[in-house]
Amino acid sequence: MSDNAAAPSSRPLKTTGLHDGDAAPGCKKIDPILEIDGVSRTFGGLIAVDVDHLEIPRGAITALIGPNGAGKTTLFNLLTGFDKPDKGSWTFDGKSLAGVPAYRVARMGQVRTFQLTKALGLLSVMDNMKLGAKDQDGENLFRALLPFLWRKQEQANEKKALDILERFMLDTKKDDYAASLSGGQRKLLEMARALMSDPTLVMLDEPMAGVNPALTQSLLDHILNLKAQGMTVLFVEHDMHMVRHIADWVVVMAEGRVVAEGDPYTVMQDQAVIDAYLGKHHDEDLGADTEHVEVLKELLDDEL
Ligand SMILES: Nc1ncnc2c1ncn2[C@@H]1O[C@H](COP(=O)(O)OP(=O)(O)OP(=O)(O)O)[C@@H](O)[C@H]1O
Repeated sequence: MSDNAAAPSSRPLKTTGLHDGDAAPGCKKIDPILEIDGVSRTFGGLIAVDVDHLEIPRGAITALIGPNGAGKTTLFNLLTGFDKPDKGSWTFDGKSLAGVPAYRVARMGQVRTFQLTKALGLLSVMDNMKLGAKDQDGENLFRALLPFLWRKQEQANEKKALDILERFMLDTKKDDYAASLSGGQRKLLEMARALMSDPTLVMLDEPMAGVNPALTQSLLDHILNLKAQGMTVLFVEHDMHMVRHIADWVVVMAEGRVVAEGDPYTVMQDQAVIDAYLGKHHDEDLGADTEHVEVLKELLDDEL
């Protein structure tokens, strides 16, 4: 794995040399952190996810893209223990995760951001951070009977939370209700909370959704920072500009399957990807995700 030192300084350094052989769906990675085999999930008669084989490269930023209903969120839910597949297996850092509940997946170092729900909005920013901590000794009955141990842990968690909030420029908001934050600040809080458990792999679900342009760069920098600190990032995103800008690798899903993989520029030129966004019925113009196709074209023009 090597960083491309020739990349222009205004653009983030992309990590290259991630795969072995052709960049085709299911291709081998030099150092995979996640390996998925034969994972499928149906809802009634609908096949939401049907992934034959997929490897996510370690130490890089991978974007999971695809038109609406492609199965991206369902795959995220399966990988993080929030949902169960009909069949299939997958490993994180060489350890099988099939059947492992969400809280244990997170303790093992694979953490996903979860959206600031109504209930979490009624907690303070600091309390949201503490929810993300790995060692919640207060939950343990034995430790709870020994409050001095619990308090020490609480103080350590609070200090850690403050350090992270400072980096995300949210420290002055620590006592505010999370619901009072702007859309962009909420996204920052979601990411900050994920960092409380010292993750190896951070999974972000649409990090750019609802973020106004003023905070966009800050959010991108934080994601790039995760990689700089040695973490692996896997994110679902519709914003193609962001994907092109920060992703080292892109996995494209359509109708539950992986239809393309590669570096962002190559993937966005792939006919299978354009077809996926246009839907099967080009001429009928049914269900076509034309907005994304326009952005794909725009990005390709930018590059030339
Ligand atoms: N709990 C559920 N019950 C029934 N169908 C579901 C459920 N969850 C997802 N689906 C269906 O599974 C398919 C995949 O949905 P999913 O949300 O994973 O797609 P997605 O790629 O994340 O889409 P989007 O980009 O719009 O969020 C869709 O057809 C969706 O309607």
